[in-house]
Amino acid sequence: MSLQTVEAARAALLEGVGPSGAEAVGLDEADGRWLAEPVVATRDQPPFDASAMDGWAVRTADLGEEPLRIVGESAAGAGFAGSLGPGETVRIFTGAPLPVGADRVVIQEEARAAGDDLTVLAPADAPAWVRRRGADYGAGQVLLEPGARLNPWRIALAASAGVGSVRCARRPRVAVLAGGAEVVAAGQAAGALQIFDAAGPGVSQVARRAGAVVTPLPLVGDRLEEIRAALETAEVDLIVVIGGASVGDHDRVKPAARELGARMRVEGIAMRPGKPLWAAILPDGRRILGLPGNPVSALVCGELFLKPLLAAMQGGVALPETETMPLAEALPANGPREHWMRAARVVGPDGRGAVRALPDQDSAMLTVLSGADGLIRRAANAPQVGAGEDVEILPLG
Ligand SMILES: Nc1nc2c(c(=O)[nH]1)N[C@H]1C(S)=C(S)[C@@H](COP(=O)(O)OP(=O)(O)OC[C@H]3O[C@@H](n4cnc5c(N)ncnc54)[C@H](O)[C@@H]3O)O[C@H]1N2
Ligand code: MOO
Repeated sequence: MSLQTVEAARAALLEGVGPSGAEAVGLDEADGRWLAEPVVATRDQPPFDASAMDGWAVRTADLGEEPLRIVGESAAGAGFAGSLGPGETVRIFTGAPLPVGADRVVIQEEARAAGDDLTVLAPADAPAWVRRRGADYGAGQVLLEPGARLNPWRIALAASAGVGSVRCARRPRVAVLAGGAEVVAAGQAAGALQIFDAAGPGVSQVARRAGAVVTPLPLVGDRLEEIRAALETAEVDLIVVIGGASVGDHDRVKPAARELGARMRVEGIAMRPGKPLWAAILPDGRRILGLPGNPVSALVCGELFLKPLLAAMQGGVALPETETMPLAEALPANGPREHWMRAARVVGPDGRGAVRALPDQDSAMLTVLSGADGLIRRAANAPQVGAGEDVEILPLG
């Protein structure tokens, strides 16, 4: 089996993947969703020239001609009915419309009112304290493009434009299929030679966070017919299979997929952990992503492959983005597989942030993964790296 590089495998996995359908989503439910259609402003924001401060609306031409005559008030949501004539001023509050005729606001700390008279104390170079109509955006402007992922600040932007619901890509339906003769569900009784399904619940959660509607399927054993039936009947867009992918006599998942006519896109990658990763497409268009059974391998592959795939299925892009950090402790040269090492952030000797690879990199050790803040990326055949030298780290969480 020749192993693909991580990049080549990801490219093969994502080839031709796109969203299938869109739906209206209320803003309260839209966090993390990918837009299918643009959000367009139907009016200017602000919709009128507005005061940025509490104070007095004045005409620049009148400054130096005090006292000004106080002729009324402009409050937010109400405004001032008339227009401001020469020598006049209007009491104004933050967010209130600037009266016709006024062109600036003097903040109340820089003015003195006595009866109907106002004396301006503001320096000549004081700001105008006016937010011009359309300063944030104008009517017809595209505020958010298709493919943008909604977050709290983008939701606030859509709401500012009066948009109550947005068109988002449909959530992919994902079935998670774990199993093996030795695997039982957490919460059930386990025999002495059995282990609990850890990868299934972890991977399901990765998929949910990436926007999928997840159906965990009942655990399957090692029998080919059983696995084949589970693959055949899952009414989803993507089946994520955990385990049974390697070279052992009981690894029957790929043969079952092949019997159903699956076309293999990825079959083995030069990555540690994650070597047995595979991906295929069934004749009816459903996709299969096969993750290694070792739970740390499955979850690391979840970060590097499942998340980008689910983003692409929603019209978005979410490639793993590494940061650069100095190493706290030296690392030896790497072998021929790209290595994603479980790592923790620490305070370096100079008091700044650094990162250290955790001592046990066994892909069955969930205590290590759960204590990791990130994954250090070591390229295939990378030479040794000394303490203080920079490495790439993918933050987790
Ligand atoms: N001779 C070789 N043996 C193995 C190779 C190899 O290249 N040659 N590759 C190793 C690597 S790397 C990995 S990773 C594993 C993955 O194999 P599979 O994907 O076939 O996974 P299984 O054999 O089914 O299980 C591996 C391991 O993980 C446990 N497991 C399985 N499912 C779960 C689950 N849902 N939750 C928790 N733990 C699970 C299972 O009991 C095994 O201990 O193969 C190596 N072998
Ligand atoms: O790739 Mo395996 O995932 O090294 O343990």
